[in-house]
Amino acid sequence: MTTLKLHDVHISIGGTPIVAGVDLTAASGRRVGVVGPNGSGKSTLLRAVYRHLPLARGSITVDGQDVWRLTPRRAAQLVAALPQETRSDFDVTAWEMAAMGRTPHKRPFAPDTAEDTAIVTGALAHAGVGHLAHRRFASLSGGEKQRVLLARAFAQQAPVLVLDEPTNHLDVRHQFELLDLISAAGTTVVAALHDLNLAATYCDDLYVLAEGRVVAHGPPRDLLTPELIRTVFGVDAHVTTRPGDDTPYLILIPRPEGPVTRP
Ligand SMILES: Nc1ncnc2c1ncn2[C@@H]1O[C@H](COP(=O)(O)OP(=O)(O)OP(=O)(O)O)[C@@H](O)[C@H]1O
Repeated sequence: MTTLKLHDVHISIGGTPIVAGVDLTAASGRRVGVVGPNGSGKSTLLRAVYRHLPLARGSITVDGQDVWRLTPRRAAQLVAALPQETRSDFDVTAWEMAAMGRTPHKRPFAPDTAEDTAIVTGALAHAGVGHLAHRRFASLSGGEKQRVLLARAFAQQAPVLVLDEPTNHLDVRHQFELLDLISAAGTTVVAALHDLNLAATYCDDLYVLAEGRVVAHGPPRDLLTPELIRTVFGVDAHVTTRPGDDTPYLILIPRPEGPVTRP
């Protein structure tokens, strides 16, 4: 089992600090959600975890191994990602896209082994898109693409999974299905999520980002208070529980003063 730790992470883009001093721990097998308003730095933080953006300061470790000091291949054996946007202009099939998940386990240009083929086929089936294996990736719907990319992440067989808005493009049933699949995989997960109710249902711990800093963290039950929602998101909230269990459920209410830019 595998623990992901971010320590004092600072990230700048074009000289502008975007993330400042973030500490975050995703203990073995825990599902950690990163929530916060638009532009608070969620994607930027996650990109550093899967090595798409370098750190200005701090460290990101997987079981004590600094992912930025490993070879890209070794780092990709430890951390798989479902990014928010993926180039879809490559002329590849869904199967070939998912098979890219095997790259860190192979020598450059080595052909797929029977084991690779079985893993990729299994990952596509597991993500519910086995029937799309021969379709051009670029021709798939947003939700179908998302699930093929999840299959790619599964095929990578990394113990840490980073998900940036994984439920984007998905209908309500597939939102639950995708998060159920990820939960069942038992990997250590860090996920940026906009939907606070999905975050409350699927995450063991939440980190709230605002202006590139962690302003609160803890289990959803302790963290998601009306005060926090009002302060961080500028929205009123009534906090209740899901029928049948004690998972917090938020009813979000527009502020009485309405939008600030009303004509
Ligand atoms: N390549 C870039 N160049 C300049 N600024 C950037 C770049 N990428 C991100 N930013 C800025 O960094 C800040 C954080 O962006 P980021 O995408 O990490 O936020 P987020 O919390 O994921 O937002 P959202 O909820 O809208 O997806 C924003 O102000 C954004 O404009």
